[in-house]
Amino acid sequence: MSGWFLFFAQMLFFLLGAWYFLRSGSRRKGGRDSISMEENEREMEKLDAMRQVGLTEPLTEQTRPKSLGEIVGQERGIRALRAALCGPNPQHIIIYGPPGVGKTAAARLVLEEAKGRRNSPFSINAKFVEVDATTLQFDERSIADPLLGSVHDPIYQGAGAFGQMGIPRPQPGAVSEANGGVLFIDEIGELHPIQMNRLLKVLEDRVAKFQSSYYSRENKRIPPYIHEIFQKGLPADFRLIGATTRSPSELPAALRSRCTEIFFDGLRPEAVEQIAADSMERVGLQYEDGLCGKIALYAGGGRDTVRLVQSLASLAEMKGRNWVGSADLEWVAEAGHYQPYPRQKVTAVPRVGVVNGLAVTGGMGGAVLTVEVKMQKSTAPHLQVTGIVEEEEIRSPHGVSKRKSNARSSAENVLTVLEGFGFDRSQYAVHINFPGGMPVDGPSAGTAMFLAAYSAFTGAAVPGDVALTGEISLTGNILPVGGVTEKLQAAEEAGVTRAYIPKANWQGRYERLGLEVVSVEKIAELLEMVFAKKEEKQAGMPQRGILTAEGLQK
Ligand SMILES: Nc1ncnc2c1ncn2[C@@H]1O[C@H](COP(=O)(O)OP(=O)(O)OP(=O)(O)O)[C@@H](O)[C@H]1O
Repeated sequence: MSGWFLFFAQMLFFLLGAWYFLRSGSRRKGGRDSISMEENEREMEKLDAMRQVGLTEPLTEQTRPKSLGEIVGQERGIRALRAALCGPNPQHIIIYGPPGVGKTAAARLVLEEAKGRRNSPFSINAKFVEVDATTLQFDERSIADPLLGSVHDPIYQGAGAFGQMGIPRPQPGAVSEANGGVLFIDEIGELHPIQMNRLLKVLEDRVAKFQSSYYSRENKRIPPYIHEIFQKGLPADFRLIGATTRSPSELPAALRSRCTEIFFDGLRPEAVEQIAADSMERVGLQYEDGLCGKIALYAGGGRDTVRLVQSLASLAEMKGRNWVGSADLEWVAEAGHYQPYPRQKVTAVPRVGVVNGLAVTGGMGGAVLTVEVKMQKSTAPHLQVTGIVEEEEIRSPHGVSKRKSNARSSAENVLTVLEGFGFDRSQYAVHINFPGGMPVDGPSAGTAMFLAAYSAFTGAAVPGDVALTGEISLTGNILPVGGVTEKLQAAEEAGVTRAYIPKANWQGRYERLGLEVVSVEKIAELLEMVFAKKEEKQAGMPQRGILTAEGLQK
């Protein structure tokens, strides 16, 4: 009895389903199609009307560099980009650098240059496809993937023809759109790890592959072109240019090993001044003498500069004139809460217990980091470390991670090494301070902390225009650290005349910098160099003793 009941119930459901399917089909064939044509026309009219309306081109567009010569202060990076992209075998590239310094503009223009070359594989129609990893949609099931492409399965296609016929439709992503050209991924370091791995596979295969449980080779209703896409993939033969404000160590090794790495510098005040002058000229704005130099006080990158000039141009427009002066800049800076951009400067004055260290800050820039050490004989010996950011929060679209500073344990190491130079920590209260609240990565500040501690202990003053970076081992060796190029650039900008770096970090190109770069391997060697230099400078002054591992030497 219950078997019959089940049979009738199933039949009833089947008939109801068939009725609904036929009814929706006939609706589409009949009136529904004609309504959608009218709807289509109405929507097209609306779209056309929207296209007729447009505001003036923003200044950021008007001032976008039109040739490589218009990109200021990045000659080194542009030369490297040309070498990597303009030959017969263009490379995949990662461009590192702070935000708004011309990475995207340069990449776009270098492709244009490559296209014009006889031996370049880029045709004149090669595309520059730009995506931003921070806004790329991603879901693990690949239902929608604008980067790599996705498959619209019938279940998601509703009542469309492909949906009804049960045909899965591959949707090309940016990797296929860029076929034959350049795929530029801004903030490539923010890509989801799964997306990154899939991208690496596409780079290797040079095709984007698609999968769907709805696909069958035997399905005759699937058109041949879709069969071909599922079986052979969609061409995705492009050169990747990834740009990032992160440091190399934060990017996956698998990506880095496939790419040529190029570094764009932070912009110097002279470059910012030049960008401000060029932007003023392009928008036809006259300006008071010296105004561009003042703009450089408030802007650190090209984009900031252009934004400031845009505000000045709007203000002049409002006031019915075509020139701007200092008062206008002050008004814009106040209204926009612009703060003077911190530009560090060192002086040559020797100091006891104070040393310039070198650090890498967020956004790939370097910075001069002051280390101060005070020592006092005490019956309650202790070590106090202040001014460090104990824990740094690193946010990315995939979550928040925390990086703990190990400056305190590095300070312990420093005192242990200093003991080899006659220091008895059971008799001293030691205070190490890092003014400025910069995140301090302890190990690379090791040599700077050591020199400041040594100076505080012996009373030997350290020249104010030297700076140093390096980790120290308990045996007094100076070990390599990261970000040396950025650190040296910051040192040069701050007026440092001599920088000590670990021997293992030495590169020949440091000889061409505007400061003397000295490589050192051992702490004792460093002490000799720092204090001998001082004595050279103070010729005729009574010589100071230098403490060595063996004792005090005259
Ligand atoms: N070095 C420069 N020389 C001239 N103009 C520049 C320079 N850097 C930036 N600009 C101006 O700023 C705009 C934005 O620069 P661009 O997008 O190339 O920077 P970016 O380094 O790619 O920044 P982000 O990392 O934030 O994407 C440019 O269109 C240009 O107007």
